[in-house]
Amino acid sequence: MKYISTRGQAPVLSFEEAMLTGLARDGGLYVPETIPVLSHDEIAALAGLSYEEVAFRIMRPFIGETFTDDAFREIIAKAYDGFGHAARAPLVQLDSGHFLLELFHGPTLAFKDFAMQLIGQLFQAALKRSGERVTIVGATSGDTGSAAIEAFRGLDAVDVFILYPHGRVSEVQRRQMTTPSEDNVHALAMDGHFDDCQARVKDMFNDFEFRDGVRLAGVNSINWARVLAQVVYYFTSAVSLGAPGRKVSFTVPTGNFGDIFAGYIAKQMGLPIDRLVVATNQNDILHRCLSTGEYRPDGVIPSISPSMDIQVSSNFERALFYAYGQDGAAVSQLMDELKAGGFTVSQGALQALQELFDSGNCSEAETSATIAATLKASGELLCPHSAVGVKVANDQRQADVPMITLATAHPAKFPDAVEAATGERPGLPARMSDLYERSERVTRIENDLGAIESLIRERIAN
Ligand SMILES: Cc1ncc(COP(=O)(O)O)c(C=O)c1O
Ligand SMILES: N[C@@H](CCOP(=O)(O)O)C(=O)O
Repeated sequence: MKYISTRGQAPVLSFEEAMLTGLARDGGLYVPETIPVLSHDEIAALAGLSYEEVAFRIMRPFIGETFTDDAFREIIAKAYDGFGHAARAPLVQLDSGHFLLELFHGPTLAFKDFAMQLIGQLFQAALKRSGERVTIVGATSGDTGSAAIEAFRGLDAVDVFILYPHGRVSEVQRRQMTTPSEDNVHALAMDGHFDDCQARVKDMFNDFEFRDGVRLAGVNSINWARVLAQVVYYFTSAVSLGAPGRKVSFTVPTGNFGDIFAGYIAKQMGLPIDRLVVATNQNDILHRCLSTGEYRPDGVIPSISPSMDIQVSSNFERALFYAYGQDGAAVSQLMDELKAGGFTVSQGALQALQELFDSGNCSEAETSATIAATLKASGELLCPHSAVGVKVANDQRQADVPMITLATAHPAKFPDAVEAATGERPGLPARMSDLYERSERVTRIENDLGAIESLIRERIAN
């Protein structure tokens, strides 16, 4: 399996190379040259298998010769061993025809653990073999950073630097990033929004002298391996509701478009997904773009679902690549226009996107009301991001097709918003109940590429 860039000008890479490379050298994102398709019988055969075995069967065609089957099975087993639920991604019923896919039973209580725990193991195995050392940089609105620090803390061959927007992540998210004491992990609180953090990460990748000098790698969903690992739970959940014999729809709380793009890949692989619904909070650029074709970031407004406070949605580039018939030059042109303020999707590409994705948005008041109403109706306590999904799913459900909404984080990561909505303050699981007592280690940094690069160079030299 080979990987190509969405902008068409970067070297074609193997799975291992694409995983360790992160952003393509032309600024694009890697995607598989072809998407393998599973037969009806192969999908049917997934019923009743463990999460780990489904993960092996779904991801195996994408990894090429990178690992032997036995080594890959061992990596998957280690990745999901620390999850707090035997099913890994359990499905609970909210009401007739509406199901919640709980993706928050991993070590840091968000869906990011599904991919990050896996790529932690994949990086370790690949780097052990090559004897190389890499510097991982990541941008986070709260969950990617904590999952990355958890997955890579203490590993020999990596240093990890996570940029998060100062004052704009929840206390639990911040503490998950700042309390690990291992020397190889570094939490950097930067001035600005998540989009600024993500822009500086991309700047570092586009500064080739720095990139090659520190052997830069990325663990945001710009990394194809992140998206791949998230394809698996679309299969486990759909099959448990009767796929491939029955169609299902998904609603996905969306920010950087990685999670819903994994759903797109599942559909291309043959999973009978009827509708893929993009659910946004008040930062609804994706909903507006999918409705009108106009993509013009106009500033982030902080919300009670802060992990989705994103206006420059990285993986939308991958969706555009397919909507434009894999035309790298067209995508490159759009990304240049984005730098200058925004772009308009062509009629043909918009039609292609609208055939694949539905969308909706959710206001702050609707988010709170959905948390309260869902608790009352079903006993399920939602985090504000999952509530955005449930609200949009309720707007868009169709009677004859089951709807699965992705519950992307544990409510205890956002206790203030949940308490304000319900009067109930969700507690952390016992294994992290001392999180509020642990001492923190964080570096404040300005939104300045030179300052960030100097700090990274200095830290890895010591
Ligand atoms: C809790 C939570 N829900 C939803 C999202 C959106 O996921 P994505 O960025 O893959 O669209 C994020 C992060 O972006 C998140 O942290
Ligand atoms: N919500 C994310 C934003 C980064 O998304 P990623 O999937 O591209 O890493 C976060 O929690 O950091």
